[in-house]
Amino acid sequence: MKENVLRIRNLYKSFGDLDVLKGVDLDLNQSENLVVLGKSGTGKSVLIKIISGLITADSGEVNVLGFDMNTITKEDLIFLRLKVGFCFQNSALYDSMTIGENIEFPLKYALKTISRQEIEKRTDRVLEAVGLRQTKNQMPAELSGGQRKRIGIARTIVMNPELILYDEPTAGLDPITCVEINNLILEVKEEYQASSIIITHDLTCAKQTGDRVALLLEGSFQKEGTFSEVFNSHAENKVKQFYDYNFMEQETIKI
Ligand SMILES: Nc1ncnc2c1ncn2[C@@H]1O[C@H](COP(=O)(O)OP(=O)(O)OP(=O)(O)O)[C@@H](O)[C@H]1O
Repeated sequence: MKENVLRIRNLYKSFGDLDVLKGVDLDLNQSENLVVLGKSGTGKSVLIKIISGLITADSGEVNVLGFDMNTITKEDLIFLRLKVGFCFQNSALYDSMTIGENIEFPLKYALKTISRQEIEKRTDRVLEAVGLRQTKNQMPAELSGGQRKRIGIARTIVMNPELILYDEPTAGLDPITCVEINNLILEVKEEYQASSIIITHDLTCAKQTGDRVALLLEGSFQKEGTFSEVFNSHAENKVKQFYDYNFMEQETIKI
């Protein structure tokens, strides 16, 4: 039995005088969707950059899929990155490539000996999974924002990642498309059995996709549990403030 997918203890990260993460503890279990909620500028992106090895912590324990991120070698980091999928907020598609080529790209880049037949099979499978098989020969500019998000997710799951990091998956989308993306995140979890961290300040996304929700406030996790446990009627003042602020923006949410 593998250990936790992710184990973080007493993590600190500052930039000059700015203390961003101040004693973060976090665990992620196998096949779990964990939503990290927090106001803008609280360090959510910094946290996932540390988890994906893009930046290092100042102190504290960060263990990702059994690798200690403080002592990981360059070779192990390359290996780990094949197992950690990152869904960027802006989808980060290559504009000059077709949708099919965009999805093939990480496969060809990371798995140098993969056959053409296997590339086609895996590309078609993920396009099918995100419901966009018909877009394979189209260019990214021809797709809507929601479709580009789906392709971004397809390009991540084509590598069969064990851990998926979603950065603001519903940002900039209309409410109906948001619900479609939330459903896709749930389908990916079901079909690929990956564990995920979903960074968002969209409470609908948190409620719909999260097995567990963790609220990052003032540099550390102040509250975690199911959506209703975190935002129950006895929630502390700062949790309520976060909820009320977002509730004003998104009036449709009921706990
Ligand atoms: N490389 C860096 N150098 C200096 N400051 C940084 C750096 N990266 C992040 N910060 C600062 O750390 C703080 C947290 O940034 P971060 O991007 O993690 O916020 P966030 O919670 O993801 O916000 P948002 O929801 O707006 O994306 C911000 O004040 C930001 O300016």
